[in-house]
Amino acid sequence: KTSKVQYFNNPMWPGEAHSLKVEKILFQGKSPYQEILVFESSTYGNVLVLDGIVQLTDKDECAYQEMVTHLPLCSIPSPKNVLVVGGGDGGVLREIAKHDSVQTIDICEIDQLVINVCKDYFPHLYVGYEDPRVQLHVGDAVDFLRNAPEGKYDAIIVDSSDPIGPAQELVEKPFFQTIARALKPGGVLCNLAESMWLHTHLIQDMLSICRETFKGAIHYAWTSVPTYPSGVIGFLLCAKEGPPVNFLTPVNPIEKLVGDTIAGKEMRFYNSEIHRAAFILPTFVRKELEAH
Ligand SMILES: NCCCN[C@H]1CC[C@H](N)CC1
Repeated sequence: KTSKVQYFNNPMWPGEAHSLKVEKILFQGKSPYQEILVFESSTYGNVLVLDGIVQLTDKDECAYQEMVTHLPLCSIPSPKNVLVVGGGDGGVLREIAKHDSVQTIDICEIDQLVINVCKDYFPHLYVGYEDPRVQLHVGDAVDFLRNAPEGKYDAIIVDSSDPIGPAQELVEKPFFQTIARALKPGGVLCNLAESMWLHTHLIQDMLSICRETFKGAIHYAWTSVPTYPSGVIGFLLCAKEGPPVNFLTPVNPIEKLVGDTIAGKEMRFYNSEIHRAAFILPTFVRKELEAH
């Protein structure tokens, strides 16, 4: 019994397909925003698929959730107020909760059905909602940010799906402008920024929008996620304004890193060396991103 998660006809990665062996379909449904599928795979645990695109698997979700969270939160001395755009599965909430300095965690997820499904099939991700600092807002992040108080957040993490479908407007300039307005002067944005192998044009477009919108440091980082197309995913880290945040070395490695846990806060992927390494780019990427 095998089933392909088809990418062939997806304009984000034409001509590619990635197959995962399916043991059992656990949930299949349609929300007002997207098709939702959860299946038990033979080798990657449970898998969440939205509109035919793998969002996360039990086996490799740690790479994405830990990096998208700790790259920004460890780049600033003491993050207090954090916003997650998307992230309905709860994984990023679980990671933010490891930072004792954080006082409030807002999350704005558009699709309640994704939240309900993750509660049933991804308990080790959904655990993120149990933290008392979490405040869930179900709705469109564009509206949420337009109404957010100016200068409220130390960090904003955009943990969205790909910019085709509900997340399309999350890569347009007006959205980045509302993010900049909602950030504190020393605040940082970490945005999903696709694959260096597949999407350098999209990354260049996002980079130029960010260079117009954020006055501080702007860096592209990347990590390995085997079940994402091309096996890597990128992040765009932007500082609202100077003094330039030094994204390259973690200032706040969540207390002392002891072995692979951080003061009892278990990490499966992130550590301060891989934080630095994430910003080191292959030559072709450096050329293509600096050219713009
Ligand atoms: N919180 C789950 C991760 C969602 N991030 C995206 C999933 C789909 C990928 N093509 C890009 C990252």
